Amino acid sequence: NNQGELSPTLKQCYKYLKLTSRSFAAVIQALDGELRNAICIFYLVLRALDTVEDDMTIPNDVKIPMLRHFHLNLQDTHWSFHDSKEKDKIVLEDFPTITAEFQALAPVYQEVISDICCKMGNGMTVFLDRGVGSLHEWNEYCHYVAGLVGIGLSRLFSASKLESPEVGRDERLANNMGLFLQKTNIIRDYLEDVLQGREFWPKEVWGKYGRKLGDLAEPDNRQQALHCLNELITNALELVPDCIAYMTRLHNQSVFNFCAIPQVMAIATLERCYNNPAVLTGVVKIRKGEAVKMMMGVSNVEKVKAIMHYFTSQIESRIPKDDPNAERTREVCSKALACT
Ligand SMILES: O=C(O)CO[C@@H](C(=O)O)[C@@H](OCCCCCc1ccc2ccccc2c1)C(=O)NCCCCCc1ccc2ccccc2c1
Ligand SMILES: [Mg+2]
Ligand SMILES: [Mg+2]
Repeated sequence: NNQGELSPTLKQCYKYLKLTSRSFAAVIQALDGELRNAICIFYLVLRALDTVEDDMTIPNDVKIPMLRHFHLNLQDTHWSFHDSKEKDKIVLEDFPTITAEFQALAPVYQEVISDICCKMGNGMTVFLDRGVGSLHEWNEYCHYVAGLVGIGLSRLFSASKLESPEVGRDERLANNMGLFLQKTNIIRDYLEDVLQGREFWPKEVWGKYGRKLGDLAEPDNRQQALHCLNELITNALELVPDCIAYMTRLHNQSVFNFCAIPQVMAIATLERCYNNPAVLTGVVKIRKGEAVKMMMGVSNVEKVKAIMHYFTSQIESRIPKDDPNAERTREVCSKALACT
Protein backbone atom coordinates (compact mmCIF):
# COMPACT_ATOMS: atom_id res chain seq x y z
CA ASN A 1 0.00 0.00 0.00
CA ASN A 2 1.51 3.38 -0.80
CA GLN A 3 1.08 5.93 1.95
CA GLY A 4 -0.05 8.44 -0.73
CA GLU A 5 -3.71 7.37 -0.52
CA LEU A 6 -3.91 7.68 3.30
CA SER A 7 -5.64 10.61 5.04
CA PRO A 8 -3.37 12.85 7.18
CA THR A 9 -4.82 11.38 10.39
CA LEU A 10 -4.33 7.78 9.20
CA LYS A 11 -0.74 8.59 8.19
CA GLN A 12 -0.22 10.02 11.67
CA CYS A 13 -1.62 6.83 13.23
CA TYR A 14 0.96 4.71 11.41
CA LYS A 15 3.67 7.09 12.68
CA TYR A 16 2.44 6.46 16.24
CA LEU A 17 2.35 2.69 15.59
CA LYS A 18 6.00 2.68 14.50
CA LEU A 19 6.91 5.00 17.40
CA THR A 20 5.30 2.85 20.12
CA SER A 21 5.90 -0.72 18.97
CA ARG A 22 9.13 -2.31 17.74
CA SER A 23 7.69 -5.82 17.82
CA PHE A 24 4.25 -5.30 16.21
CA ALA A 25 4.53 -2.35 13.76
CA ALA A 26 5.99 -4.33 10.84
CA VAL A 27 3.63 -7.31 11.08
CA ILE A 28 0.56 -5.03 11.47
CA GLN A 29 1.50 -2.93 8.41
CA ALA A 30 1.83 -6.14 6.36
CA LEU A 31 -1.78 -7.22 7.05
CA ASP A 32 -4.18 -7.57 4.10
CA GLY A 33 -7.23 -5.43 3.34
CA GLU A 34 -9.40 -3.90 6.05
CA LEU A 35 -7.44 -5.69 8.81
CA ARG A 36 -4.42 -3.40 8.43
CA ASN A 37 -6.17 -0.18 9.55
CA ALA A 38 -8.50 -1.94 12.01
CA ILE A 39 -5.60 -3.64 13.84
CA CYS A 40 -3.41 -0.52 13.69
CA ILE A 41 -6.17 1.44 15.47
CA PHE A 42 -6.88 -1.50 17.84
CA TYR A 43 -3.20 -1.42 18.82
CA LEU A 44 -3.08 2.37 19.36
CA VAL A 45 -6.31 2.44 21.43
CA LEU A 46 -5.02 -0.32 23.75
CA ARG A 47 -1.51 1.17 23.91
CA ALA A 48 -3.11 4.44 25.09
CA LEU A 49 -5.10 2.51 27.72
CA ASP A 50 -1.97 0.61 28.82
CA THR A 51 -0.02 3.89 29.06
CA VAL A 52 -2.54 5.05 31.67
CA GLU A 53 -2.21 1.73 33.53
CA ASP A 54 1.60 1.86 33.48
CA ASP A 55 1.88 5.53 34.57
CA MET A 56 2.67 5.40 38.29
CA THR A 57 2.49 9.23 38.51
CA ILE A 58 -1.32 9.17 37.96
CA PRO A 59 -3.05 8.84 41.39
CA ASN A 60 -5.53 5.95 41.70
CA ASP A 61 -8.54 8.22 42.32
CA VAL A 62 -7.88 9.65 38.84
CA LYS A 63 -6.58 6.43 37.24
CA ILE A 64 -9.44 4.09 38.22
CA PRO A 65 -12.28 6.07 36.57
CA MET A 66 -10.00 6.84 33.62
CA LEU A 67 -9.39 3.12 32.99
CA ARG A 68 -13.04 2.15 33.50
CA HIS A 69 -14.45 4.87 31.22
CA PHE A 70 -11.63 4.81 28.64
CA HIS A 71 -13.75 3.11 25.96
CA LEU A 72 -16.19 6.08 26.09
CA ASN A 73 -13.37 8.34 24.82
CA LEU A 74 -13.81 6.59 21.46
CA GLN A 75 -17.13 8.46 21.12
CA ASP A 76 -15.59 11.82 22.09
CA THR A 77 -13.44 13.28 19.28
CA HIS A 78 -12.04 15.94 21.64
CA TRP A 79 -10.83 13.75 24.54
CA SER A 80 -7.06 13.81 25.17
CA PHE A 81 -4.79 13.58 28.24
CA HIS A 82 -1.64 15.69 28.76
CA ASP A 83 -0.46 14.72 32.24
CA SER A 84 1.30 11.44 31.45
CA LYS A 85 5.05 10.93 32.01
CA GLU A 86 5.18 7.62 30.12
CA LYS A 87 7.36 6.93 27.06
CA ASP A 88 4.24 6.45 24.88
CA LYS A 89 2.34 9.52 26.17
CA ILE A 90 1.98 10.92 22.62
CA VAL A 91 -0.94 8.53 21.95
CA LEU A 92 -2.81 10.08 24.92
CA GLU A 93 -1.91 13.66 23.97
CA ASP A 94 -3.08 13.20 20.38
CA PHE A 95 -5.90 10.71 21.07
CA PRO A 96 -8.31 12.70 18.83
CA THR A 97 -6.27 11.58 15.79
CA ILE A 98 -6.77 7.94 16.85
CA THR A 99 -10.47 8.51 17.60
CA ALA A 100 -11.02 10.10 14.18
CA GLU A 101 -9.64 6.99 12.46
CA PHE A 102 -11.47 4.66 14.89
CA GLN A 103 -14.77 6.27 13.84
CA ALA A 104 -13.83 5.80 10.14
CA LEU A 105 -13.64 2.00 10.61
CA ALA A 106 -16.59 -0.25 9.66
CA PRO A 107 -19.04 -0.56 12.62
CA VAL A 108 -18.26 -4.27 13.13
CA TYR A 109 -14.58 -3.41 13.83
CA GLN A 110 -15.53 -0.46 16.07
CA GLU A 111 -17.74 -2.75 18.18
CA VAL A 112 -14.95 -5.29 18.78
CA ILE A 113 -12.37 -2.61 19.66
CA SER A 114 -14.74 -0.77 22.01
CA ASP A 115 -15.85 -4.00 23.75
CA ILE A 116 -12.25 -5.20 24.36
CA CYS A 117 -11.18 -1.72 25.51
CA CYS A 118 -14.02 -1.67 28.05
CA LYS A 119 -13.19 -5.14 29.41
CA MET A 120 -9.43 -4.48 29.53
CA GLY A 121 -9.85 -1.13 31.31
CA ASN A 122 -12.12 -2.64 33.98
CA GLY A 123 -9.81 -5.65 34.37
CA MET A 124 -6.74 -3.46 34.86
CA THR A 125 -8.35 -1.75 37.88
CA VAL A 126 -8.59 -5.11 39.69
CA PHE A 127 -4.79 -5.37 39.95
CA LEU A 128 -3.83 -1.67 40.20
CA ASP A 129 -2.34 -1.52 43.67
CA ARG A 130 -1.53 -5.13 44.46
CA GLY A 131 0.86 -7.68 43.05
CA VAL A 132 -0.28 -10.94 41.52
CA GLY A 133 -1.01 -13.65 44.13
CA SER A 134 -2.07 -17.10 42.90
CA LEU A 135 -1.33 -18.67 39.52
CA HIS A 136 -5.06 -18.26 38.89
CA GLU A 137 -4.66 -14.49 39.42
CA TRP A 138 -1.62 -14.55 37.07
CA ASN A 139 -3.85 -16.06 34.38
CA GLU A 140 -6.59 -13.51 35.24
CA TYR A 141 -4.26 -10.48 34.94
CA CYS A 142 -2.73 -11.76 31.69
CA HIS A 143 -6.25 -12.43 30.37
CA TYR A 144 -7.17 -8.78 30.96
CA VAL A 145 -4.07 -7.25 29.33
CA ALA A 146 -3.26 -9.78 26.60
CA GLY A 147 -5.80 -12.62 26.42
CA LEU A 148 -8.52 -10.10 25.55
CA VAL A 149 -6.26 -8.77 22.77
CA GLY A 150 -6.07 -12.26 21.28
CA ILE A 151 -9.86 -12.65 21.59
CA GLY A 152 -10.45 -9.25 19.96
CA LEU A 153 -7.95 -9.93 17.17
CA SER A 154 -9.60 -13.27 16.43
CA ARG A 155 -13.01 -11.56 16.14
CA LEU A 156 -11.50 -8.98 13.76
CA PHE A 157 -9.93 -11.77 11.63
CA SER A 158 -13.31 -13.52 11.29
CA ALA A 159 -15.26 -10.28 10.76
CA SER A 160 -12.93 -9.38 7.86
CA LYS A 161 -13.77 -12.77 6.30
CA LEU A 162 -10.01 -13.39 5.88
CA GLU A 163 -10.31 -16.17 8.49
CA SER A 164 -13.11 -18.66 9.32
CA PRO A 165 -15.85 -17.93 11.92
CA GLU A 166 -14.28 -20.65 14.12
CA VAL A 167 -11.17 -18.50 14.70
CA GLY A 168 -13.31 -15.72 16.22
CA ARG A 169 -15.43 -18.15 18.25
CA ASP A 170 -12.74 -20.17 20.04
CA GLU A 171 -11.91 -17.81 22.92
CA ARG A 172 -9.76 -20.34 24.83
CA LEU A 173 -7.13 -20.69 22.10
CA ALA A 174 -7.20 -16.93 21.32
CA ASN A 175 -6.81 -16.14 25.03
CA ASN A 176 -3.81 -18.49 25.34
CA MET A 177 -2.09 -16.86 22.36
CA GLY A 178 -2.05 -13.65 24.38
CA LEU A 179 -1.11 -15.38 27.66
CA PHE A 180 1.97 -16.92 26.03
CA LEU A 181 3.22 -13.49 24.92
CA GLN A 182 2.38 -11.65 28.13
CA LYS A 183 3.79 -14.34 30.47
CA THR A 184 7.01 -14.31 28.42
CA ASN A 185 7.20 -10.50 28.78
CA ILE A 186 6.55 -10.66 32.55
CA ILE A 187 9.19 -13.40 33.03
CA ARG A 188 11.76 -11.45 30.95
CA ASP A 189 11.04 -8.04 32.55
CA TYR A 190 11.54 -9.18 36.19
CA LEU A 191 14.22 -6.63 37.14
CA GLU A 192 12.75 -3.65 35.21
CA ASP A 193 9.37 -4.19 36.90
CA VAL A 194 10.82 -4.84 40.39
CA LEU A 195 12.88 -1.61 40.14
CA GLN A 196 9.65 0.28 39.36
CA GLY A 197 7.92 -1.38 42.30
CA ARG A 198 5.65 -3.45 40.07
CA GLU A 199 5.14 -7.14 40.96
CA PHE A 200 3.85 -9.28 38.09
CA TRP A 201 5.53 -12.58 39.12
CA PRO A 202 2.85 -14.62 40.98
CA LYS A 203 3.45 -14.84 44.76
CA GLU A 204 2.16 -18.46 44.80
CA VAL A 205 5.43 -19.32 42.99
CA TRP A 206 8.07 -16.81 44.16
CA GLY A 207 6.84 -17.14 47.77
CA LYS A 208 8.42 -20.65 47.80
CA TYR A 209 11.85 -19.19 46.97
CA GLY A 210 12.10 -15.90 48.90
CA ARG A 211 10.48 -13.61 51.48
CA LYS A 212 10.15 -10.66 49.07
CA LEU A 213 10.13 -10.67 45.23
CA GLY A 214 13.07 -8.24 45.25
CA ASP A 215 15.12 -10.76 47.33
CA LEU A 216 15.48 -12.93 44.22
CA ALA A 217 17.81 -10.29 42.73
CA GLU A 218 20.30 -10.86 45.60
CA PRO A 219 23.42 -12.87 44.60
CA ASP A 220 23.04 -14.99 47.77
CA ASN A 221 19.61 -16.17 46.57
CA ARG A 222 20.82 -16.96 43.03
CA GLN A 223 19.99 -20.69 43.13
CA GLN A 224 16.50 -20.12 44.56
CA ALA A 225 15.85 -17.36 42.01
CA LEU A 226 16.76 -19.65 39.10
CA HIS A 227 14.42 -22.37 40.39
CA CYS A 228 11.62 -19.77 40.56
CA LEU A 229 12.42 -18.50 37.05
CA ASN A 230 12.45 -22.06 35.66
CA GLU A 231 9.08 -22.84 37.29
CA LEU A 232 7.45 -19.78 35.65
CA ILE A 233 8.96 -20.66 32.26
CA THR A 234 7.54 -24.19 32.67
CA ASN A 235 4.11 -22.67 33.34
CA ALA A 236 4.36 -20.58 30.13
CA LEU A 237 5.50 -23.60 28.06
CA GLU A 238 2.21 -25.36 28.92
CA LEU A 239 0.57 -22.93 26.45
CA VAL A 240 2.61 -24.05 23.40
CA PRO A 241 0.16 -26.78 22.22
CA ASP A 242 -2.78 -24.31 22.21
CA CYS A 243 -0.76 -21.67 20.33
CA ILE A 244 0.15 -24.24 17.66
CA ALA A 245 -3.49 -25.39 17.46
CA TYR A 246 -4.57 -21.75 16.98
CA MET A 247 -2.05 -21.07 14.20
CA THR A 248 -2.93 -24.33 12.43
CA ARG A 249 -6.42 -22.90 11.74
CA LEU A 250 -5.19 -19.77 9.95
CA HIS A 251 -5.42 -19.59 6.17
CA ASN A 252 -4.51 -16.00 5.26
CA GLN A 253 -0.74 -15.59 4.86
CA SER A 254 -0.58 -12.04 6.28
CA VAL A 255 -2.66 -13.05 9.32
CA PHE A 256 -0.49 -16.14 9.84
CA ASN A 257 2.74 -14.06 9.75
CA PHE A 258 1.18 -11.50 12.12
CA CYS A 259 0.38 -14.26 14.65
CA ALA A 260 3.43 -16.50 14.14
CA ILE A 261 6.25 -13.93 14.39
CA PRO A 262 5.47 -12.73 17.97
CA GLN A 263 5.07 -16.41 19.00
CA VAL A 264 8.48 -17.53 17.71
CA MET A 265 10.10 -14.43 19.25
CA ALA A 266 8.48 -15.42 22.56
CA ILE A 267 9.69 -19.07 22.54
CA ALA A 268 13.20 -17.84 21.65
CA THR A 269 13.02 -15.38 24.57
CA LEU A 270 11.87 -18.12 26.98
CA GLU A 271 14.78 -20.32 25.88
CA ARG A 272 17.27 -17.44 26.41
CA CYS A 273 15.78 -16.83 29.86
CA TYR A 274 15.71 -20.47 31.03
CA ASN A 275 18.11 -20.99 33.98
CA ASN A 276 19.78 -17.68 32.97
CA PRO A 277 20.94 -15.48 35.91
CA ALA A 278 20.98 -12.46 33.55
CA VAL A 279 17.17 -12.28 33.94
CA LEU A 280 17.67 -11.40 37.64
CA THR A 281 20.46 -8.86 37.08
CA GLY A 282 19.68 -7.21 33.72
CA VAL A 283 17.50 -7.51 30.64
CA VAL A 284 17.63 -10.53 28.31
CA LYS A 285 16.74 -9.61 24.72
CA ILE A 286 17.30 -11.78 21.67
CA ARG A 287 19.69 -10.20 19.15
CA LYS A 288 18.09 -8.43 16.12
CA GLY A 289 20.00 -10.68 13.67
CA GLU A 290 18.63 -13.82 15.32
CA ALA A 291 15.14 -12.33 15.25
CA VAL A 292 15.25 -11.39 11.57
CA LYS A 293 16.54 -14.89 10.69
CA MET A 294 13.56 -16.38 12.52
CA MET A 295 11.07 -13.99 10.97
CA MET A 296 12.19 -15.03 7.49
CA GLY A 297 11.48 -18.64 8.31
CA VAL A 298 7.88 -18.60 9.56
CA SER A 299 5.77 -18.73 6.44
CA ASN A 300 3.80 -21.85 7.40
CA VAL A 301 2.83 -23.85 10.47
CA GLU A 302 5.38 -26.63 9.79
CA LYS A 303 8.18 -24.04 10.03
CA VAL A 304 6.69 -22.62 13.23
CA LYS A 305 6.48 -26.16 14.67
CA ALA A 306 10.15 -26.70 13.78
CA ILE A 307 11.18 -23.48 15.60
CA MET A 308 9.02 -24.36 18.63
CA HIS A 309 10.56 -27.88 18.56
CA TYR A 310 14.12 -26.52 18.41
CA PHE A 311 13.82 -24.08 21.36
CA THR A 312 11.74 -26.47 23.50
CA SER A 313 14.35 -29.24 23.11
CA GLN A 314 17.10 -26.69 23.86
CA ILE A 315 15.36 -26.01 27.19
CA GLU A 316 14.80 -29.74 27.87
CA SER A 317 18.48 -30.45 27.21
CA ARG A 318 19.61 -28.17 30.03
CA ILE A 319 17.17 -28.79 32.88
CA PRO A 320 19.41 -28.67 36.00
CA LYS A 321 19.56 -32.04 37.84
CA ASP A 322 18.83 -30.36 41.17
CA ASP A 323 15.93 -28.22 39.89
CA PRO A 324 12.86 -28.99 42.09
CA ASN A 325 10.61 -28.82 39.00
CA ALA A 326 12.89 -30.88 36.74
CA GLU A 327 10.36 -33.72 36.36
CA ARG A 328 7.47 -31.28 35.64
CA THR A 329 9.55 -29.35 33.11
CA ARG A 330 10.50 -32.58 31.30
CA GLU A 331 6.77 -33.53 31.14
CA VAL A 332 5.73 -30.10 29.77
CA CYS A 333 8.56 -30.11 27.21
CA SER A 334 7.68 -33.57 25.91
CA LYS A 335 3.98 -32.58 25.67
CA ALA A 336 4.98 -29.51 23.63
CA LEU A 337 7.38 -31.57 21.48
CA ALA A 338 4.54 -34.03 20.73
CA CYS A 339 2.66 -31.19 18.97
CA THR A 340 5.63 -29.89 17.00
O1 LIG B 1 4.19 -0.76 27.82
C1 LIG B 1 4.76 -1.56 27.01
O2 LIG B 1 5.63 -1.21 26.18
C2 LIG B 1 4.42 -3.01 27.12
O3 LIG B 1 3.19 -3.08 27.80
C3 LIG B 1 2.93 -4.37 28.40
C4 LIG B 1 2.49 -4.16 29.82
O4 LIG B 1 2.32 -2.99 30.25
O5 LIG B 1 2.30 -5.21 30.49
C5 LIG B 1 1.75 -5.06 27.67
O6 LIG B 1 0.63 -4.21 27.56
C6 LIG B 1 -0.57 -5.03 27.41
C7 LIG B 1 -1.79 -4.13 27.39
C8 LIG B 1 -1.94 -3.45 26.06
C9 LIG B 1 -1.99 -4.47 24.91
C10 LIG B 1 -1.40 -3.76 23.74
C11 LIG B 1 -1.39 -4.57 22.47
C12 LIG B 1 -0.27 -5.31 22.15
C13 LIG B 1 -0.18 -5.93 20.91
C14 LIG B 1 -1.22 -5.82 19.98
C15 LIG B 1 -1.12 -6.39 18.70
C16 LIG B 1 -2.13 -6.21 17.78
C17 LIG B 1 -3.27 -5.48 18.12
C18 LIG B 1 -3.39 -4.92 19.38
C19 LIG B 1 -2.36 -5.07 20.31
C20 LIG B 1 -2.47 -4.46 21.58
C21 LIG B 1 2.19 -5.49 26.28
O7 LIG B 1 2.21 -4.74 25.35
N1 LIG B 1 2.49 -6.78 26.22
C22 LIG B 1 2.89 -7.40 24.96
C23 LIG B 1 2.16 -8.70 24.87
C24 LIG B 1 0.67 -8.45 24.64
C25 LIG B 1 0.36 -9.15 23.37
C26 LIG B 1 -1.07 -8.90 22.92
C27 LIG B 1 -1.38 -9.90 21.86
C28 LIG B 1 -2.23 -10.93 22.15
C29 LIG B 1 -2.54 -11.88 21.21
C30 LIG B 1 -2.00 -11.81 19.94
C31 LIG B 1 -2.33 -12.76 18.96
C32 LIG B 1 -1.78 -12.68 17.71
C33 LIG B 1 -0.91 -11.66 17.41
C34 LIG B 1 -0.57 -10.69 18.35
C35 LIG B 1 -1.13 -10.76 19.63
C36 LIG B 1 -0.81 -9.79 20.60
MG1 LIG C 1 2.90 -1.42 29.19
MG1 LIG D 1 0.63 -2.39 31.45
